[in-house]
Amino acid sequence: MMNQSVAIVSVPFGNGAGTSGAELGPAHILNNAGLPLKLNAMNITYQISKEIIVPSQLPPIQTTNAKYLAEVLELSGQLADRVSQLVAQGTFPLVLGGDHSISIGTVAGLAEHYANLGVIWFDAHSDLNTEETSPSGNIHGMSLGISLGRGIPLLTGLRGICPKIKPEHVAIIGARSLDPGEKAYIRSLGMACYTMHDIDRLGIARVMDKVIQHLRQVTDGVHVSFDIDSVDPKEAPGTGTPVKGGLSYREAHLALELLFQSDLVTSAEFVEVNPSLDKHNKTAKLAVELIGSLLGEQIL
Ligand SMILES: NC(=[NH2+])NCCC[C@H](N)C(=O)O
Ligand SMILES: [Mn+2]
Ligand SMILES: [Mn+2]
Repeated sequence: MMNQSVAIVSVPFGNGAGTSGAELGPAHILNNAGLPLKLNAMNITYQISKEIIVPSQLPPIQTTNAKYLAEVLELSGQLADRVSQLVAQGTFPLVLGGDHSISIGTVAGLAEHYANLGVIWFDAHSDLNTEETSPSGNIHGMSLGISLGRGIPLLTGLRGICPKIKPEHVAIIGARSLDPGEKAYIRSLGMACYTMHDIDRLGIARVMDKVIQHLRQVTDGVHVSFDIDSVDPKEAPGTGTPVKGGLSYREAHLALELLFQSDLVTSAEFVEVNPSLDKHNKTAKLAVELIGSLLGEQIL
């Protein structure tokens, strides 16, 4: 992983979330919280890829319960193109959101290169809703489901690959707020979902060991999709849908340190940092530190 150059892609998109502000995330992570300084200090080679142009005021697409579908669809296509190009160039895509709906585009681009892509989904939520089960109509609560081929056909069919990922190649970590339709879906597929209950019981190290051991056997690439709301709101207050009882500061770091050591990870995205809700940039700074751990920063 670290013999690769990192390509940072800013995706200033917040329409997939119910609260605005996530669109300010990339600028804060890069400019205010100092991601380039961190990477320089770590001697990591990187390039800042051109920012994704966010669509606005497109003619609406008729839906039953999916807000900003036209915008999400357009953005996902653009982001998929970019991520696919970056993988083709041999770089490590590091996507900065933006709300979690951007994962639809990231994974679509990755799916062109990995037939058996693993996805590690750090999140307080599972983002497995459909229009039928979503309590909000916000597409950021549907993005993992869409990559699994569940939900809005315009999105699940992006790039002509559906599903993009298989349920047995997914691990959700940190869940503590699941809607009834999401719970039923997870149970019906037997999908790996390490809730906060599991993390409390087993410890994050054992959880990560299990996930790593499994994905090593069955995947040809692993994407880390890190929703900052997986971390406890005490550490990550600047996010639109905070849920108490989350990962501690050290649990989050340890999880990512172990992923670095595993040498399995081939791409990552950090999403749902909302600077409008943040306190002194705490959440954006946390994102920068966590990126450091995923890319190999060590205490000693
Ligand atoms: N990526 C997120 N933060 N998602 C929050 C989803 C919240 C809720 N489950 C919903 O569907 O609206
Ligand atoms: Mn999420
Ligand atoms: Mn979430």
